Amino acid sequence: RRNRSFKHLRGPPVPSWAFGHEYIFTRQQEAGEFDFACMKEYGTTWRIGGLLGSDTIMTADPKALQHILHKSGYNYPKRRDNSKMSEIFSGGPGITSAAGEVHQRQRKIMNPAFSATQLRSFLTLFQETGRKLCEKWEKEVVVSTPSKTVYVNKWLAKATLDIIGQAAFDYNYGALDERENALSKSYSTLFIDSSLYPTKLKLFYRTMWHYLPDWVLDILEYTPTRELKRVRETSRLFRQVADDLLREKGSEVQDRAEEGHKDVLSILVKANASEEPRSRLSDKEMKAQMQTLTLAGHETTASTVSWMLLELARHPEYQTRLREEIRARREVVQARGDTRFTIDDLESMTLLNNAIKETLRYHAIVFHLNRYALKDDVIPLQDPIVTTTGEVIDAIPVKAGTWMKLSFCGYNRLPSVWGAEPDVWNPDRFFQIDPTKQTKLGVYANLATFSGGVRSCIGWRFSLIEMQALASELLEKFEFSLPKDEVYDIQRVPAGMMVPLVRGKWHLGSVIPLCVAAVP
Ligand code: HEM
Repeated sequence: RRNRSFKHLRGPPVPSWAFGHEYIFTRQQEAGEFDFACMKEYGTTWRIGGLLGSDTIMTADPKALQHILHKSGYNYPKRRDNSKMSEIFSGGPGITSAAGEVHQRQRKIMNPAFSATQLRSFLTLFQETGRKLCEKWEKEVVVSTPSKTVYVNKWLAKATLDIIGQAAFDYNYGALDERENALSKSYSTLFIDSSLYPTKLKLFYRTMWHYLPDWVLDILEYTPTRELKRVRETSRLFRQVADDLLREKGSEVQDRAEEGHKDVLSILVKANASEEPRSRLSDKEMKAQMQTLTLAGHETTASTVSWMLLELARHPEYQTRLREEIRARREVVQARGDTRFTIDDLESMTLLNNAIKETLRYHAIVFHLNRYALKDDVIPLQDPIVTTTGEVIDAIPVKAGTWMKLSFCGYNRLPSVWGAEPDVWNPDRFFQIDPTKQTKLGVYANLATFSGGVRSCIGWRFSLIEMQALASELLEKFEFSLPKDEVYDIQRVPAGMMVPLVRGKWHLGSVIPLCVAAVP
């Protein structure tokens, strides 16, 4: 009954009454190919099949996304099956699984750790880690075997894990130092092992969680499937790290918290000790935030920088221009007697920032989000669509309970927003875009990639400065090109997030192989 309000939306034929299109999404050869095909056929909003004959609205429309993410507060929550999975990935009830007022409380506690002033203090750490990675490559890669093929994302994941450990918890994972670390090993294949190509039965079972009460979900969390066991094992490893850390640094952090320090650990410990319910975090919540930040805060950034290096290898002329920009800025820095770029230097490098924006646009790591309507509502559209009866509509009435799939990858490819040839990686498009003429969406450059509104990415600014710092260090010293020994066809597979795999060489794991050579 709840679907009747949008039965007249056009959409692709539903392949299965039981699974709708849910199964197809997980089997895409390239994450987002389904969305791009639907957008060509039906416009920016269309209807797809959900489980058991139900329907889902799928949209990439700027105004619809703005309405759902920004204007509706908590009225379009995450689906319960998704938030339960987030809870399992976080090892407890953290910010990614919390809803409504609980989320609001947790977010308010954590926000000060991500203020612009707090983040500025991490720049040196980002740059030091970038330099350490350069030294590693100089010694172990370039000198021993010039122009060797390197799995750049593996190295960057080590660098970003070290960064989040130190920035958030003053903890050294020693990943770049090759310290044997079960946790970092466990993270490196977590999404592929747990989320790539689920069987129909497992997909059905997990999606049905949306309809089950919390107490049942709390039991089902311990189902002994291979995937859930894999995620629980990573949580167990993280809990050991968190317990050691709190034991070793507990009293020191307590003092720092009392002195009003705003680093993540001090903020969490202070909230844990708070007597006031509105500013308190339970033990479970505190540890879940630590695990969430570690997971959400390293692979995402490492992966985006790696996609950018791949695109620069595919576009050598842009890479050369970008390197010239970095070198020119280095001369300015040296002339004023400094040794490092400041935040303003990094912000002033237009070609660098355009390349980051374009990579976030083109290779959105979180390419879809599932939400559902808590109340009856009317969703406005920027791009009117034609219904099955030939009517042109610019708003869709929805009933409470309706499922929505937000196509971030689709929105990021709209020609009406991003100009001509949106399927081409071209950072220079940002010279032509006037952001004031676009519908305001998301937290950065009107991109959907960090989501938007009350549940937008809390770490977007952290990630941006980290990407600027790492990319400027690496590109100044190294040239990136496509491997010459063999062709690696990189697939963007849907494994919860969008993950790189080499077509026909999945045994290599999630890798982006590039040829890395010292800049002459
Ligand atoms: C390129 C890098 C990144 C991308 C593309 C990205 C993307 C996203 C997206 C799309 C969401 C919304 C997810 C949802 O609603 O289910 C999100 C949430 C989140 N991100 Fe990021 N993220 C990145 C980096 C980071 C970093 C570096 C951190 C931490 C330092 C971080 C921490 C978080 C947290 C804690 C949330 C949950 C926020 C909430 O629910 O209130 N992310 N991110």
